[in-house]
Amino acid sequence: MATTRMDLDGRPIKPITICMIGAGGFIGSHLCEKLMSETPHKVLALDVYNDKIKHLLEPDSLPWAGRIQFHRLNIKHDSRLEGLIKMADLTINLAAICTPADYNTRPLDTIYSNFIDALPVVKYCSENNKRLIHFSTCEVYGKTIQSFLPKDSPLRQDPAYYVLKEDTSPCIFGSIEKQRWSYACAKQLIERLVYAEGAENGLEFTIVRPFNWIGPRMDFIPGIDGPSEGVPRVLACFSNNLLRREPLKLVDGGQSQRTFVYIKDAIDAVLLMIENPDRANGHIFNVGNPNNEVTVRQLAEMMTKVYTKVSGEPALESPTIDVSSKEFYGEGYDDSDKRIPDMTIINKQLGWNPKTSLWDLLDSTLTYQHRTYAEAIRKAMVKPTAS
Ligand SMILES: NC(=O)c1ccc[n+]([C@@H]2O[C@H](COP(=O)([O-])OP(=O)(O)OC[C@H]3O[C@@H](n4cnc5c(N)ncnc54)[C@H](O)[C@@H]3O)[C@@H](O)[C@H]2O)c1
Ligand SMILES: O=C(O)[C@H]1O[C@H](OP(=O)(O)OP(=O)(O)OC[C@H]2O[C@@H](n3ccc(=O)[nH]c3=O)[C@H](O)[C@@H]2O)[C@H](O)[C@@H](O)[C@@H]1O
Repeated sequence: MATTRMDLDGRPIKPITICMIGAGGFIGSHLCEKLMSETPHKVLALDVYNDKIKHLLEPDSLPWAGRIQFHRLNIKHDSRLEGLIKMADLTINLAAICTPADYNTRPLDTIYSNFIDALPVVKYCSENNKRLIHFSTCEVYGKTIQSFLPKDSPLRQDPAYYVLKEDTSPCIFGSIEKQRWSYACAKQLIERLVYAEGAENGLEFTIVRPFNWIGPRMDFIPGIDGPSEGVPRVLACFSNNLLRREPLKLVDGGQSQRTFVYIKDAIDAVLLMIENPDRANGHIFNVGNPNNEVTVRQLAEMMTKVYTKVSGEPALESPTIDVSSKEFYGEGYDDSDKRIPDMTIINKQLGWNPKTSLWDLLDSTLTYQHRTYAEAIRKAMVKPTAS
């Protein structure tokens, strides 16, 4: 690195070693890419899989060879974990089960993964005085207060009832039989534990609440690089439908609202947290794009338009189809109605703002999906079934 990197307060940034748990996933792969191409930091990359970071690990001639080291391990049961945390200056924990199709169908695995398996990570960081950046979720907010107001209430227009703020918004989940909330509840408890370790034992921590980060390498395309019956998050579900020329499935009418942020914008925010510990420690940060709000139905319509442009293929006559949540996800599903992040804290502490519009981020992401999967899907679809 020719020029010295400076932090937000004009001080030179010292190269550090980062223990990144879950480095082989969607967010981890983008974060590793950024750290290798733009910083001098070292990464100990821990995961059970490394397919999404293979391009960073091989061949040995890559400019960052020696700065990234992959350790294949499952944090549920691996005695190497504490040693790796001790070797690093900072631990970033991304490991989790985080696809809604699992929350109501595999609630035990979901709770274990998001709470129990994260406990030793927090403990080792606290005991060894190591800084921790823990990945939580915007789902800890659950439903908005607005969703409980009468349909004709003028208060529904007031942002105080729906914009989600780290330090004042309540966490509103459904009943226990709505097992959808197993994930949000486990994430909330691990946030409280991390926060308490900070308060009682001086753990230096930052908690990240991502709001629907999307982009290339998110999840998998069923039957191509993941199980045929698997249900990934919405970007991959809709990409799969578009690639296969099937109607996009709108769960319960596609009325829920989301704000989507481009993964590359969000990664800039994480890098600011990594390199500005004095400004990031002790904080919980919403990371999202309040300007990119759509209903899921609008997302489906926009993805259909963008994909038509990218692939050159006309859209289907009926591009979407309605399905019930029970049919799509099974018993115990429930949904967040609306997710708009308040940006005050991240703005004040780190001066971060998202840049990419929804149209532009879908354009680059669907271009990637088409380039990566269209041929494989075509081959899979013409393959004669074994008799
Ligand atoms: N993508 C988003 O928009 C989003 C939104 C909210 C929260 N998050 C949180 O961010 C984190 C990363 O999300 P992602 O989208 O990259 O998910 P991902 O599923 O792509 O990545 C998670 C990675 O963790 C690994 N992992 C899981 N359990 C492990 C274990 N026991 N040992 C070792 N590795 C393990 C997985 O193999 C996977 O590679 C998660 O904690 C998730 O809850 C993500
Ligand atoms: O990304 C986030 O910020 C968080 O939210 C996600 O939750 P959710 O947004 O509900 O998950 P998606 O699978 O992306 O679904 C978004 C919406 O699309 C709908 N959907 C999904 C898939 C589909 O084919 N059709 C469809 O209408 C869902 O019902 C939901 O209303 C996941 O819980 C986590 O990855 C994460 O913590």
